Amino acid sequence: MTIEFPPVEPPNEVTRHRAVTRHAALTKPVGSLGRLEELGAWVAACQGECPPRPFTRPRVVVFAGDHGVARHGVSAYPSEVTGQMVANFLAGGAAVNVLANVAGATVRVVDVAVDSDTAVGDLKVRRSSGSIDREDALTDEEARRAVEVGRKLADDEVDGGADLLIAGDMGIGNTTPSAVLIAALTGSEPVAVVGRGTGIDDRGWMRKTAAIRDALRRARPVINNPLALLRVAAGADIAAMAGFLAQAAVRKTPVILDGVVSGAAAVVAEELAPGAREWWVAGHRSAEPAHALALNHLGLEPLLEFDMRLGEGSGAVAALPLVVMAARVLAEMATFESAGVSGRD
Ligand SMILES: O=C(O)c1ccc[n+]([C@@H]2O[C@H](COP(=O)([O-])O)[C@@H](O)[C@H]2O)c1
Ligand SMILES: Cc1cc2nc[nH]c2cc1C
Repeated sequence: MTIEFPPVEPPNEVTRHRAVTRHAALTKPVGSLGRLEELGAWVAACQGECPPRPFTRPRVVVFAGDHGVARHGVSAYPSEVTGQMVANFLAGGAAVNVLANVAGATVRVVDVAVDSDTAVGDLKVRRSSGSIDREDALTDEEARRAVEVGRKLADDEVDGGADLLIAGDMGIGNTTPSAVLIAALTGSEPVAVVGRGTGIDDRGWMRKTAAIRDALRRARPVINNPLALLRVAAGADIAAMAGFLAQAAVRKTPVILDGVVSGAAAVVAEELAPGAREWWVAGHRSAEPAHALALNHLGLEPLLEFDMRLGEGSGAVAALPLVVMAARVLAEMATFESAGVSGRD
């Protein structure tokens, strides 16, 4: 019971080296653009081109889905918000729409498991997912289908010209399965991964910790099988996001990761397609404690630490201008030679 991804090829190391060399020739003290230099070299390596091409189609795909566990008091908001927010994304009124407009990205929203009818339900796997503290999130067939939905979305977007991908999420209750997946794959305890999500109070925090504990007990026996882990403890939206992140890497397309939900999908995607993480940068570090554990596990250093905890892809989109700048510095700055500026003594 597995799902096969082709081997992931790493970003081009020779091009990364060329970018490092080029940085030393640009009109600035060596290393003075700090992590922007490293980021630019990563973009060049992903594209296999130095200087890198400017991005033409950065794309956000928001994965929407409900979670049965939300019925058990683990979120500050009711599940109806998920479907209502899908309509808000389509109308352009959500935070990610505004941030994407500013940063030059476009947004697509996909209903993978919303518990109501939406205008974007053509890829829906099921209505909501099972309450993971007491039952599996998905059947085996649904888990496969969800991963395939994400894989196909990545293919469609790359074939449609997307040259940078961001996976956003919308789903009341989804920080609970995210915390469980991260705890399962990092060997962490419930209290280390539980967070306030949308803003639960102390009683909600206790209910959420108990739900994570119960779900983790169900998930631990399957930690060596990523598809089974998605079936038991994720949800169709998170499974689709994992397929999307894995396939982006297979398609050699760079990704900016968002918060704890994309972090959870990413730790599973790395199990599905080892090496995929080299195609991802962490846009930010969310306020959810599990997110830091996920990033640490993946060896990723967040670009921003802004105490954001919205989801939707918002933190990744906030970091997008840095990625764009990193690429354009390599492409557009003058060299010491071209500008007639004296180099180091
Ligand atoms: O991205 C994050 O790190 C993040 C942290 C806290 C909450 N969220 C968003 O809030 C919703 C889940 O929170 P909750 O409390 O319902 O589990 C879901 O729609 C997420 O997009 C997202
Ligand atoms: C209003 C609202 C918007 C969101 N966007 C992502 N998660 C969300 C949760 C709520 C409650």
